[in-house]
Amino acid sequence: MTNTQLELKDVAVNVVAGHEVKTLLSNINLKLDQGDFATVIGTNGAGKSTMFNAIAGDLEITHGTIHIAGQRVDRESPEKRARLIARVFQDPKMGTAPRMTVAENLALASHRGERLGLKSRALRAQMARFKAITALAPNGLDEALNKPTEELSGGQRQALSLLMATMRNPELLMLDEHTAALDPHTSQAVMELTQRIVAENHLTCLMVTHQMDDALNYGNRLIVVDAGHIVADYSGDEKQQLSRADLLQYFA
Ligand SMILES: Nc1ncnc2c1ncn2[C@@H]1O[C@H](COP(=O)(O)OP(=O)(O)OP(=O)(O)O)[C@@H](O)[C@H]1O
Repeated sequence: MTNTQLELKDVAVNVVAGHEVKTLLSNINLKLDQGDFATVIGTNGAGKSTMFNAIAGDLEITHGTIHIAGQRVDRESPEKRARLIARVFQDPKMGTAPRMTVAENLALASHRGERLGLKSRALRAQMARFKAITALAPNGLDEALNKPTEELSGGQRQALSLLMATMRNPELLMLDEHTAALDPHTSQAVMELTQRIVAENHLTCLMVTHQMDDALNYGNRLIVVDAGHIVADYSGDEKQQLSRADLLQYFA
């Protein structure tokens, strides 16, 4: 039996721009089961980030409903939804507190919403666990536990953001071009870490990417957004058989 983990029903987003009402999204219907990993592609301006903002609550929807893990969230604040959602952005600076060390950031993420355990004794007790978690990440992040994150490379910071986002098994993980600012080698390493974390924790994940190979190689679903609509939703064998040429037709 499958559990629906994310459901958008007939979602529309209109905004007032000057004297006119602009439709950014319309008729969006999307259902992800628990453990689904959907890659999301589309031209610049297609509406991918808008869809993410609507799900996270940063943009109010005009019509429809959004449920996450069975809870209706479309009237909830972004802060309330953040208990269910973890999001990693394109900019490596966004996911971590720059002056705090890697270990302190991990402690914050693992105690989100609880009283903080940042005292040095509490932190020391968790060091072995943090070492094990960061050993999965590329570029020697496990050797940098006591470094402020502002001293890390972009790749290390994105890997840390990803580890922090997934530490408490969010109901929905949203990755918004999270490897776009990384070199090809580091990008691949962060994608492999992503794949591993999503699979091992059976997370439900939406990932926007402009890398056609990543959209094809990762995940079990592939969604195409165009002009504010979902114009294709591939899964299973159909997704497996897709080629770059198939995807490029959406960018013609
Ligand atoms: N708050 C807003 N008010 C008015 N227009 C907006 C707003 N947010 C987004 N848009 C417009 O909506 C359209 C979709 O933008 P969006 O950022 O969702 O596209 P995208 O698919 O994420 O593109 P990219 O690949 O470039 O990141 C664009 O035309 C954008 O200018």
